[in-house]
Amino acid sequence: MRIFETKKELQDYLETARINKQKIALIPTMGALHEGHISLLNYAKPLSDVTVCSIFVNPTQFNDPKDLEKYPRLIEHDIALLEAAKCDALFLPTVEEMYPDPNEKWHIDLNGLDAIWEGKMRPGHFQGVTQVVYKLFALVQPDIACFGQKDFQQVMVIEHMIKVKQLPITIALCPIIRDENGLALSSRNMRLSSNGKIQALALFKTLLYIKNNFGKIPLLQLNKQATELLNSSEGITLEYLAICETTTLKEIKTIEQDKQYVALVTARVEDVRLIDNMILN
Ligand SMILES: Nc1ncnc2c1ncn2[C@@H]1O[C@H](COP(=O)(O)OP(=O)(O)OP(=O)(O)O)[C@@H](O)[C@H]1O
Ligand SMILES: CC(C)(CO)[C@@H](O)C(=O)[O-]
Ligand code: BAL
Repeated sequence: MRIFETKKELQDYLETARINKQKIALIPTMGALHEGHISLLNYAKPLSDVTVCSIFVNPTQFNDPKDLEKYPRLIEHDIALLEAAKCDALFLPTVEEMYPDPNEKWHIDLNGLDAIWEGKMRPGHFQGVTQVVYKLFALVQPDIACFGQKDFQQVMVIEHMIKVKQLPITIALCPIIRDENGLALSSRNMRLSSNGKIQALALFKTLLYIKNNFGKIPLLQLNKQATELLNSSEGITLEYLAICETTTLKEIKTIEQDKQYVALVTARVEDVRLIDNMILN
């Protein structure tokens, strides 16, 4: 695997691929890699000729400085995982390389998607995500970019940006990889104790409860029961739980036959913020 720390080196490498009409896939990450990240790489491989993974803990998407400071950084481990998974190139820039102008301004109209759920709880988060993803897209110019369903709203936001900026990039929405008990893999899980990991299973169990009862009991009642389930689970501090339509992420009051729905949940366990979701139909 080739490792590049500067944009110039990466661009020189990718130019050859482009001349040879090779398909380029991008997998953007913040590192502390796990099987969820590797599943994105494996998804990309048969669809592309060159796979580029980026690892960059992007400061502009962190509204909470403590979260940024505590974000796990495990670069040697990450390189070993990517080597084993046969990733072609790793882009590993510094903050200065990504943001040469520390006063750079960025704003994109996200049609309200940044004012709800994750956007509401983490002000400025999706502006920071789009800022860095736009830079990565401009640099790598991938044919395909892979994102995990675990960050469902993030994928909606990026698809919106692609439309607004008219970028010729296909977004792959890759399924959530869970551990053997159902806990969605996440870099932040490393900050949980073994007891915290057990407590965190309440998120998955609640999502399953919603899925199993969706359409069977009235929505208001289902939401109330699921909220009670989480609130009565030990160690869980619920931030939000909502049943939404998948394209607008608006909370629903009735179920329509031709629409798709998702349950979104975010909660803290041992002060670690966990996020999960499940498609319901
Ligand atoms: N369990 C998972 N299954 C599938 N994709 C995942 C999973 N976890 C993360 N991803 C995806 O990997 C990409 C990089 O995510 P990121 O590096 O933030 O990892 P993460 O585990 O989500 O970390 P955290 O949630 O703690 O910030 C994103 O597109 C994300 O949705
Ligand atoms: C897409 C991303 C790499 C942008 O920093 C990040 O939000 C993530 O890891 O999901
Ligand atoms: N996986 C989403 C990136 C973040 O939590 O900032």
